Amino acid sequence: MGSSLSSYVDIRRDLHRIPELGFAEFKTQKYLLDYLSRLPQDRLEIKTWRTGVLVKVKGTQPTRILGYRTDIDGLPIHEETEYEFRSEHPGQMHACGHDFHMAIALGILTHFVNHPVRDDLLFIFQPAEEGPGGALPMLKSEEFQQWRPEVLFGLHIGPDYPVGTIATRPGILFANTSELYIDLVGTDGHASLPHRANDMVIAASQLAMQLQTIISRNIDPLDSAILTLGKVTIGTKQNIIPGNARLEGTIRTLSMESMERIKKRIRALVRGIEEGFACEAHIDWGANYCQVENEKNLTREFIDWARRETDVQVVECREAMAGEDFGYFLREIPGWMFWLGVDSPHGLHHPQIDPKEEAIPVAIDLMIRWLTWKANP
Ligand SMILES: CC(=O)N[C@@H](CCC[C@H](N)C(=O)O)C(=O)O
Repeated sequence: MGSSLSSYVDIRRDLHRIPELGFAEFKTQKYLLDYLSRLPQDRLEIKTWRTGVLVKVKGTQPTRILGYRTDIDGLPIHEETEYEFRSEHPGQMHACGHDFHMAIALGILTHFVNHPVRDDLLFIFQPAEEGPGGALPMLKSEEFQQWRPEVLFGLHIGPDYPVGTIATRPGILFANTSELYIDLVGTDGHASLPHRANDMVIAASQLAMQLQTIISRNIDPLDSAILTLGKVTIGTKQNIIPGNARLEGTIRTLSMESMERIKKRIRALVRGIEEGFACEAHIDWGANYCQVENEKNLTREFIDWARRETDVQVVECREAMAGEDFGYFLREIPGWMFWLGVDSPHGLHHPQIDPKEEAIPVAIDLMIRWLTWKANP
């Protein structure tokens, strides 16, 4: 079981069928535990943390622990692929590649159960990356701290890169993020009596436009930042003035200074809307992730090693404005993450994302070779 590389494609498909949202990954956790229970147990130590799993593969003469992390949650997206193995959970989908990430992690782990290296290896199956963020509480947990690794590695599928290519860089790879939820409360009313209502369509529309001035007018153009509103909810019927509106979005920056500045400007603009429209407003910043910052020396070592020792094409890429709570791990433990080329015509979070499964054995082979090299100094 789990011995040939193609079997990890089957595992990816099994996991693709059962996407679950953050901290509700019950079937996923069971699938992982069932898989692990069928491996030879003499080198394995397994712990659960909430809906996640921590697995130590014991080394032959360990002096340290090397870590490898995968995320395990899906997204609230209605899948629009024609896959025979498409999601069995309506409105939920592995549209960010975490099914790939898990299958790859199991492939690497299984190899080392059968071919142990000198050091201990820790495999981290982390819940809730898409939200509300599992990395920070997992990192702080007693379960994790007992097995805290000395270095930590991870990957993320990269739809824009061809199979056989990886992309990374020393320093910042992914942005700081903050979710954004703004509730506006006015007064409902009849469409024919606007003077007796307090219409939140107008207030929310004004606010949406004003928010778009922050990046262009308040942020240094050389310090990239994004404010996206992905969802606005207002009203129930065309002839009812709605007294409630909710704007939902995300902020992305490459510096914490810009993040703080954007939040300050949002507070000010929202205060202005409250004053100008005589409504009440409430801001919730939701989950915040810190930037993914690759440790420079380890990343340079990996890039040089991969170019020297493997056939994989290594691209030194620019920063991405995507977020990843892996950043919390890398803030405390040196390591890196790379984009794994999967060549999909549709990008991350798209209902028709189609990552090429040929990338799975590429990643398993690359990480086996890297960890073998690193764990047998
Ligand atoms: C790689 C990726 O797509 N990550 C997500 C995770 C960020 C979620 C965060 N809570 C937010 O929406 O702000 C992304 O959207 O970049």
